[in-house]
Amino acid sequence: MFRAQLRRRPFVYTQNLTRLFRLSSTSALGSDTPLIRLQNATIYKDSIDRNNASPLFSDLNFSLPPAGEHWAILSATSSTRTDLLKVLSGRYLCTPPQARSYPHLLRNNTPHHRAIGYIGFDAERSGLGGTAVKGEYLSQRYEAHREVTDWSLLDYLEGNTELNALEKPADYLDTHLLTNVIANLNLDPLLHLPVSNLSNGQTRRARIAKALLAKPELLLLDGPFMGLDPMTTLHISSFLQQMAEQSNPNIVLSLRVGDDVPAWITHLLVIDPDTNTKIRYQGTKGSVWEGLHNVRGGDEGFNPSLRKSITGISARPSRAKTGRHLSRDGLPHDHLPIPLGEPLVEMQGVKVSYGVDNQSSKRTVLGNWSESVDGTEKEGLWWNVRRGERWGVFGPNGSGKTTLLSLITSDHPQTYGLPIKLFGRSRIPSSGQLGISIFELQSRIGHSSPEVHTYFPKHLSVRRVLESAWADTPLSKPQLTRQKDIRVDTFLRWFAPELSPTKTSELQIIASKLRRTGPVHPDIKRRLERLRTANDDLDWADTITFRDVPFSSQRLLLFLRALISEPDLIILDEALSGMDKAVREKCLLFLAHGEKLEYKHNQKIVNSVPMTNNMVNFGGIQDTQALLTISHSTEDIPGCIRQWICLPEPSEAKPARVGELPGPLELHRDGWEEIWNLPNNKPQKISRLRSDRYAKLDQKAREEEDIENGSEKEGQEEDATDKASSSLPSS
Ligand SMILES: Nc1ncnc2c1ncn2[C@@H]1O[C@H](COP(=O)(O)OP(=O)(O)OP(=O)(O)O)[C@@H](O)[C@H]1O
Repeated sequence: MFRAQLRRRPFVYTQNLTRLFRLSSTSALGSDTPLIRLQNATIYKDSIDRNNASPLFSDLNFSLPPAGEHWAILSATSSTRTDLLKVLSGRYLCTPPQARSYPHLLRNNTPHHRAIGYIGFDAERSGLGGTAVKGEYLSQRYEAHREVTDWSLLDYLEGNTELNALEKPADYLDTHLLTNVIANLNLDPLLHLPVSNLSNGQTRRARIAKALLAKPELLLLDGPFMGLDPMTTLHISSFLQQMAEQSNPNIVLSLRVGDDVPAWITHLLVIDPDTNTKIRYQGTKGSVWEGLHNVRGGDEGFNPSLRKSITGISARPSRAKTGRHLSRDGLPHDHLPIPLGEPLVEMQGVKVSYGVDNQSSKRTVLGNWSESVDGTEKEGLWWNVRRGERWGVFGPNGSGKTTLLSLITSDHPQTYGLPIKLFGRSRIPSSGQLGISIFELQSRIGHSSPEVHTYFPKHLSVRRVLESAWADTPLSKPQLTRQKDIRVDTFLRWFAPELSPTKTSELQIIASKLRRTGPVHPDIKRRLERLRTANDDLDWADTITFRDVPFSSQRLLLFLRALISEPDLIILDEALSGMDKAVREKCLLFLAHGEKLEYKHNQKIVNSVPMTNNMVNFGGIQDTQALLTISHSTEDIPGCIRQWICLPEPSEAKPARVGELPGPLELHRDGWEEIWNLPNNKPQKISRLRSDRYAKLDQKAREEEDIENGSEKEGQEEDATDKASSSLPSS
């Protein structure tokens, strides 16, 4: 039956333009009036681009019928996905103009900007469009004080967000639909909260609800599941499925390559990772899978990740000659314990409540439980973080993870009054002991989060962003030394391909020369030594500002800023979300090993040029540091995470659960089910997002591949990974 379906709908490898055109002109599945039609379209960002720059997309051919097909767009870079969705919504310049048309809307006389809704989630937690006031500074979110413009969620959904009393909410509000979306997106308990207080996941649900209330014909959702917990993802996916199946509205999703494609998605459009301007595959999910199966491997991990998107089965971890599996950040299957030092964070009965003056509106969002501490039942959260520990902080959306971290960074006003010690001291002075100052805290904590991103001054140069790790505030003068300057240069060089417009630095030039000349070359060491005194290859870092670089690179800069000063405590709160896959993987490898290891072209991990020349300036996270990470995506979780804490829903009144992983989560898959306390059959339910059919087919294909490749494969796996793994740290 699967094959019959494949025959009905031909697989398209879009380099074959003739076949592509045939598909796009017939793919309306019986409908001669597609919702969107792109025929040999070339897209420029604006009219200036047209004269000077290369196009955003060229030779685009795509046709979306008004019903019956549910599409997901996948690409390696987030900006490409966003751009393509914007092209579908009518943005950017299309040449020739008639190459982009909306025949179905034209027939119904609906302007496309009204009929097509777009929601992007890049600016995570930055509020709900222009209607929400998020505040001027980070801690404002946690304050009890409410401004007149702090609209409630209900106001926001009803469109009641005008200060002018004569302005009325939109009269097209469909109250039946309002009730429906509130119930299905589980927004009931939040309706009277100011929108600025909503958590990341709650904000996402609110934005989807708002977009549905505008009753578009087509809703474009850019990365809708990013930052959602596994159960909420499942819930929202099935709600979107219901809407999409009734074409009320039609839905097109964008996803990262490697994300699970929901089972109800019928068609995929995959952007070519080499050019980022053309479509590589498009067609039914089955036809794309079949095409990938024929290609096999290659593409530096792109195709295996795409296979994972369709099947839900991860690419095999790399295997060293010794038979040891390594995580993608080069860590072995089992870890040797890191010697633990003194507690850096001590929480002894922490409970965060709002509205305490009024019992009826009192809301406890963290620590609403009692737990056994040394055999005695005690109220609130009891939790320590010691030097050497690597914690993953998990829990459903709204369970208080960001609140917990804001108590540590002291962005939360209640930090002062709660039983919390940071680096052995309270925030306020106690008998015989000074309180810890905010400046000391900032110098000892490296913090990256979507909130830090939102409030970070955008006019700082790329270099100043990194240097600000040694300043009291991002805008004050950093305390620099020669050593710190060299560290900044090291970081900039390592990530020049991701940050600089020329995409190169002296280090890349040396590395490529080394590839041509072989590892032992007398010139290499001399050139590497020169890099300690000269940084003329890094001029770009003084002129490009934070604002100038793409979203993924901004996230990267804040991640690097959190590491660069080697603080006692690193906090990565969704720090890698929104990063492109290749950048994210490079960051994870850098966190674990600094500039000791790097990815070779075929994604194998090898010793780096500085490592082979004994000139490593930054060797990754140290045993004396502690790490706290929040993420809902397994792909973003560093392999070094060992300890985990999972917070309950505030309404559950159950204590937080804690546990330990024997090694990288990637190599201990059942760890994820344990963290989320999923009963044995739940993983299958979660895989409703994926498709069991493709999983089975993929399994079979892998077995065939193994038989075909036989011993040849074993030989291929003997690689520099072995050399690298012999130099890996113990965890
Ligand atoms: N000032 C406030 N008044 C009342 N409730 C608040 C306030 N600030 C935050 N909350 C609530 O506290 C809860 C915890 O929010 P928090 O952002 O810590 O959750 P989270 O676990 O990080 O969620 P997510 O995974 O969605 O980011 C949420 O339900 C949020 O609505």
